[in-house]
Amino acid sequence: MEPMRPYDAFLLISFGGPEAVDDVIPFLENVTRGRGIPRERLAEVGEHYYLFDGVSPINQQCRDLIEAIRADFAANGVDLPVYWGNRFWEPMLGDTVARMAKDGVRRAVALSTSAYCSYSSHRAYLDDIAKARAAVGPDAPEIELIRPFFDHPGFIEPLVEYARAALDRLPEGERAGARLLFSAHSIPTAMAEASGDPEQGYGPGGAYAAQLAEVARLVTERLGGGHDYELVYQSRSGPPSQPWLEPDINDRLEELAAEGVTAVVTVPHGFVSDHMEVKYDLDHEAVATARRLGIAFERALSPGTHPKFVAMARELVTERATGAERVGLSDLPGCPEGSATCCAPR
Ligand SMILES: CC1=C(CCC(=O)O)c2cc3nc(cc4[nH]c(cc5[nH]c(cc1n2)c(C)c5CCC(=O)O)c(CCC(=O)O)c4C)C(CCC(=O)O)=C3C
Ligand SMILES: [Fe+2]
Repeated sequence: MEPMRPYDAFLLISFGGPEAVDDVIPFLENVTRGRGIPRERLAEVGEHYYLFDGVSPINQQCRDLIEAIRADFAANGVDLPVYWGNRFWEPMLGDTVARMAKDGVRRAVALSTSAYCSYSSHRAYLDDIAKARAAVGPDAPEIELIRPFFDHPGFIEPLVEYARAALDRLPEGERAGARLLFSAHSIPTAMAEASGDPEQGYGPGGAYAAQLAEVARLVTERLGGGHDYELVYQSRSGPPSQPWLEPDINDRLEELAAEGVTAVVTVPHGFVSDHMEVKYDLDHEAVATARRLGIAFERALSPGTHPKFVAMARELVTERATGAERVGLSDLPGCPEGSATCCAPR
């Protein structure tokens, strides 16, 4: 097998999540340190995790993805060891980078489980890589983070397939008129405005909202059937005084019911796996809202370990290693590779 020059390792970077009741509070403290999240919100989110015995699905989803990436690498002659580090829970990124240094890794290529531009979904990953490398010192490997991949066909095509399957799960009479709701993590409007590269001149929601809207359009177009679709947000935190992106999916469901919409398919296109934000905020909370309003509701799967999404990891590594042209289905520029200003707070 040929090594994937110039890299000698692949690193998956994810968010991390608790895997036991006693992990929940320390995890939430890690996530919210210095972020100004009210205590009441923390207690409330803690309850989401306790409902699942303190176990977030995200770590097992990362293990499954890694296993699939290893198999895909092996089947396609990519000879790179695969490492995994999280920003907020074990295995912590800092520990993984230390182990990579011990193993003699010199230059790694990293993929994050986050598809879009914004401080939280892009710049924060770069900052945490820098912190982890600084803590290891001069022996730390170089780590190159792969660009946000929101419009890559390996991300879009699984979304289309799973949205179609969700439509098919609706009662037959509801399918044709179903409204598509594309749901992403809300972020503060100030963070949204600062997302992407300052030179690129996006609207008020910045690159984040523009990319989310574009993916919603790409998926709806490929789905066919002429469905009406819209972008909604979920999982708002922060104090009520701070503006975050809207509308919230639950508020929007109320309005849609009043407008006479009777069926909805929600596509969680802001996420790459069915982790807690999907399992609680959509499958628990939004489902209950829809039921109360008498709206038929189906939630599409997120990409998870779809073979096309798994292959995307390899294709992005090759793209980066060979300097090939960026593959994407939209005309949006995305974050310039290696930009020091992209998604930085202004
Ligand atoms: C853009 C975005 C993504 C998608 C991109 C990506 O994946 O990176 C994402 C993913 C996730 N968010 C997650 C969990 C949490 N996010 C929180 C808080 C926050 N998220 C934010 C944004 C995002 N978050 C923001 C602006 C905050 C406010 C604090 C701050 O300014 O940083 C909090 C604190 C409590 C709360 O207030 O909700 C928790 C527990 C989990 C793990 C789920 C699991 O355990 O399965 C995942 C994958
Ligand atoms: Fe979050």
